[in-house]
Amino acid sequence: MNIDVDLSPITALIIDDSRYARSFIKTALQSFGIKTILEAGDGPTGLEILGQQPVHLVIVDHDMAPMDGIDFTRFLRAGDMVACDDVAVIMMSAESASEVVFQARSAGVNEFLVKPMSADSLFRRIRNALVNPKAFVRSPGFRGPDRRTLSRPPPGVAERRVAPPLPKPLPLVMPMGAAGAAARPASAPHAPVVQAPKPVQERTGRKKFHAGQIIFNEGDPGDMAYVVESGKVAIFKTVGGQKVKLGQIGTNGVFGEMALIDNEPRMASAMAAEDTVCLMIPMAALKAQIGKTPDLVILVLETLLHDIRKMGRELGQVRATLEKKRAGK
Ligand SMILES: Nc1ncnc2c1ncn2[C@@H]1O[C@@H]2COP(=O)(O)O[C@H]2[C@H]1O
Repeated sequence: MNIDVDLSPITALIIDDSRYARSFIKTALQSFGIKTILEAGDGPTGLEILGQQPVHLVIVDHDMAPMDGIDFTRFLRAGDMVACDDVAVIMMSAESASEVVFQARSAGVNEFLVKPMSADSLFRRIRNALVNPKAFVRSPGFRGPDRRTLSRPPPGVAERRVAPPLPKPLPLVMPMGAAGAAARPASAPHAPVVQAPKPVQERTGRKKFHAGQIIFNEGDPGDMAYVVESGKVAIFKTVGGQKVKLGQIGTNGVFGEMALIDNEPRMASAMAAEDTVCLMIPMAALKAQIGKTPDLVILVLETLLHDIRKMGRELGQVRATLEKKRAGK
């Protein structure tokens, strides 16, 4: 077995009513490098633990009473346990009947394993759930991995409406020596690449804006920076009641970053010039990166922003005057 991911930062929770099964799984998880392993003898205790501390991986038995693994997963994914709803769930069962697997998937498990299982198959399921996580669905009554598996229409159905694919979440861990190698800290060149889970307020998201829709207004407090994925965004100021365009942001361009860096209000308004999709970077994510930046660089940035704001005001005035002259006012 090739353990090619560093699982040491992961917290795992084993829920099984058999002490022997827990002990076997715990030994296997330890051999995969997982250091923090919690145990529960039943589903309700497992839910209580999940409500109290961050857990990244749950290994739950299907065959338990009074709450079996499927009821446990349904409860977890019902949307009330927001703090831990993105936890990966691997279910083990002595039953391999397709209804059980179907029920487990519908309840929101990430992976299903038939007992008796080998340490190797357990590792492969864990690796898949953490390195290659499924897209995440947040809907009323369900928060969990995307349950859609079929893109073909069911028999007898001519056409099936297929929703667009959901964005995939970032992997919780990356294989050692994978593409993210550059992210390794220089102080520990042989340390595995670890993608620590991001707090909710630091997670990026995507939003679609229709042509003409205002994204934010001049003077608003800044909460997000934006990267244009497709479309165009117009940046404008209002000078003496007149709308004056400062610039236009196209694909891969960034805007709305200034207010986040120097905590000043938005210096201009942003409007989708056509149907536009933006990646949104929350303030906390940007601040987390800025926190690693040397003070001198911050000072230089703040000075630059101060000058850009001043230039923006002056540019706005000049363009407003020019527009008035052109209109013969
Ligand atoms: N001249 C300009 N051209 C294009 N974009 C600009 C210009 N000046 C400022 N911006 C962007 O407009 C944004 C308005 O919100 P912020 O002040 O947060 O950050 C600002 C910059 O990202």
